[in-house]
Amino acid sequence: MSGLSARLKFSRSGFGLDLDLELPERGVTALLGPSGGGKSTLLRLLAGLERPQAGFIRCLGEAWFDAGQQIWLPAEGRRVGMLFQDYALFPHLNALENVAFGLRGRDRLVRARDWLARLHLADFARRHPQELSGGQRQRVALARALAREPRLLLLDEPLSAIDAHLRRRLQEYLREDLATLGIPVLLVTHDLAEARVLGDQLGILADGRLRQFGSPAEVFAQPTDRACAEILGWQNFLPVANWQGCRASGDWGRLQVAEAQAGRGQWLGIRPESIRVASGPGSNHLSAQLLHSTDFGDHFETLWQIGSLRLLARQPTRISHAHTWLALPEQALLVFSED
Ligand SMILES: Nc1ncnc2c1ncn2[C@@H]1O[C@H](COP(=O)(O)OP(=O)(O)OP(=O)(O)O)[C@@H](O)[C@H]1O
Repeated sequence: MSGLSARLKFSRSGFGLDLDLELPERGVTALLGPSGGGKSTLLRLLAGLERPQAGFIRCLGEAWFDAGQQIWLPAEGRRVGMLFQDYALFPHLNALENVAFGLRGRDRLVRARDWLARLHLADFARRHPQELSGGQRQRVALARALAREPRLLLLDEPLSAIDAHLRRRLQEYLREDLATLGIPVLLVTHDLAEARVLGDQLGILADGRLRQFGSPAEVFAQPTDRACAEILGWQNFLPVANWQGCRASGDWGRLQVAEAQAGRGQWLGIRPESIRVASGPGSNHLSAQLLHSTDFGDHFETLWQIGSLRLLARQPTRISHAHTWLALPEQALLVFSED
């Protein structure tokens, strides 16, 4: 059985969303995309807070929406769990009361306590949100979402308000918590590392369209176009003025690309970590001038000028010479079209 299956067409004040989405019955699908691309709109449509003009939504065998059959299940009937960046905990309730809030039945406090225990928060049940760390608050909010036994879990940048150091740890915790769930999970994030750590699948949403979808390894290795590549952290794009077989050229020089890539577009892309400093001229070496170098402790980030082009590179050691050669290996160059 598929977890969530949806076809959605929605438009509002000049913005249109039009996509098909399949989420497996378990596991996390991470969604990346530029600001205004439609990520929050998609979550609101799935949660039943907005109504699509056409299409359908089916979750774990239940029809939530079907324009053809005039089915519309409102938000309160869908059992969608949501976790947002501010966690929206009630400050006047303690952790246990926050989790129990909105639960029905005589055993509501027992179930709430169970969820706190599952998320290793049993000792914090009586604390109010302001007496908890950022990570503990996040887990209370997750416990609250899960206590309602949702059939779909939506996470909207759940860690973006937390500082970078703690975020890495919380990503690991969250990964463990989510791995035990038997429901589809959709995670919206701007953080590439988070998408990689938490996502079993990865989608790119831009202009209301799902531009790319697949395993994180596939999507990161082979962005479909320049816009997707930029979202995935590719920072260097060399404009190609001319193609001759596998050779691309521009005012920056000439580079050889893999045969399968040749002529497929007007941009050569390369990741900063794929560029090496070379000792002299050679095949796929470009003469470059160092503009700036930043020490990050465990690596150096360097900015280079080549013709009218600027390239960002990453090296393990400090570069001491202002003029040098940069090697852009053939296998690290991908060719991109505009879209
Ligand atoms: N309530 C609203 N009324 C009208 N237009 C809206 C409303 N909410 C969002 N939009 C528009 O819909 C489009 C998609 O917005 P959405 O919030 O879904 O993007 P997003 O990908 O979540 O962006 P971000 O990453 O900045 O949160 C944008 O053009 C936005 O201006």
